[in-house]
Amino acid sequence: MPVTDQAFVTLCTNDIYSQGALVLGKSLRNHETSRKLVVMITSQVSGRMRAVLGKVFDEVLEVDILDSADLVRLSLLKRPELGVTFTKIQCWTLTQYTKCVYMDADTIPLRNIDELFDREEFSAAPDSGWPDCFNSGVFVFRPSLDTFRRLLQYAEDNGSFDGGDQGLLNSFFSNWATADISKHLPFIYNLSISSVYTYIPAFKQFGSEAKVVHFIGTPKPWNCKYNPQSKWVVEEEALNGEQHQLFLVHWWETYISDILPLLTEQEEFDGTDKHQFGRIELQMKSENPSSDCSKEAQPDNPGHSQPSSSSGQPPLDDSLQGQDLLPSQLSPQPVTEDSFHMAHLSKSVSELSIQEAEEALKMEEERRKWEEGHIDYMGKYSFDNIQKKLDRFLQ
Ligand SMILES: O=c1ccn([C@@H]2O[C@H](COP(=O)(O)OP(=O)(O)O[C@H]3O[C@H](CO)[C@@H](O)[C@H](O)[C@H]3O)[C@@H](O)[C@H]2O)c(=O)[nH]1
Ligand SMILES: [Mn+2]
Repeated sequence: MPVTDQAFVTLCTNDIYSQGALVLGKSLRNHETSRKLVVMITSQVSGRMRAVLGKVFDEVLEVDILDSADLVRLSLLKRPELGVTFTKIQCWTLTQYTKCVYMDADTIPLRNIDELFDREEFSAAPDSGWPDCFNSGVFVFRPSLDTFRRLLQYAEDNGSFDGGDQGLLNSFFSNWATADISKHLPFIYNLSISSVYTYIPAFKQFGSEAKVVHFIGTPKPWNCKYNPQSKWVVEEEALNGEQHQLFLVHWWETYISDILPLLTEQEEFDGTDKHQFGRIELQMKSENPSSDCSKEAQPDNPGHSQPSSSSGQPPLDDSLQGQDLLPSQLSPQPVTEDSFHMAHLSKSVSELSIQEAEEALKMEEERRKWEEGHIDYMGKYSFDNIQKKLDRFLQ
């Protein structure tokens, strides 16, 4: 029986974290939750991503960004970007629901977890770094404007000891560690990925009971490159153990089978919107600069390995370079839609990252436009742009 006054709630402030929210939401659905699914977003989330989120979540709600702006404490965490997690506390404003379970966008349920709604506010699992603190990636709460106001006031008066929401919430619900054991969620409801290799025997003993995996810290699954043929996350092996790999692979398999088709479908529906793509790429470059799990990403070399065609310049098919280019000659070879889609995937599957998947979608749309004769002679394929491309090539 669907329960309409209770909901799982998550948060994404940009299109990157939205990828995680989509995998989370779809996984909750795959495990047949009977509760509503709500995602809080902020103004930075693109229109296209909002539409895709709307296919998975019952409610896509825009909220204001709340930022602790506490760079000093956040730098102790080595996560300067986490000030925006203050936005999370707006989940208390969702008073259309009587009880909710908040889950970070970097969590993934491995089975049905509706039993969490039997718990009371404020229930959470211990943080693996300091078990007398709870981790704020999964918690049970009761929406209340009064609690929200008190939290805001508390934040204003005291700040947060870690600069993020977790420090704030731990100070606010300060008797969590001692008052009521029923409010301690078992660790299997928020299995921090780092504990897999900090306490391997415990993981071997209890890991199979895991219900929610939390990709806490960096890198996040979406910053990793995935090889769907070998079912392995590229370059991750040396860093972490096989179990970590299995969870990452599970995340990626869900992303490929359940989320990529939704993104493609939306892309087809929208038609090409270069500005949206540009924005996604820009965000990928500027946000979470240190979280790429590829070894090339050094602190002084921020950003993610970008596909070569995302340089911001008009990409032209490599095979066309060196030829006399006329718009009429740029038309691609005829291919069926299916074979083209597969060709894209098989080209990118060897090392599929979200950036590359996005790029594949972009190229597919471009190609379709060419096939349909909708060629952007005034913009991308204007004489000037082609001339510039030729000049660069001939330099
Ligand atoms: O730019 C951002 C950053 C975070 N989030 C959301 O906020 C959550 C928390 O950020 P995350 O990167 O997942 O933080 P963690 O690595 O999990 O670090 C810990 O510290 C954070 C700050 O206190 C807490 O929010 C987390 O629950 C806690 O696990 C994410 O999952 C998203 O839902 C965004 O939407 N955009
Ligand atoms: Mn998290």
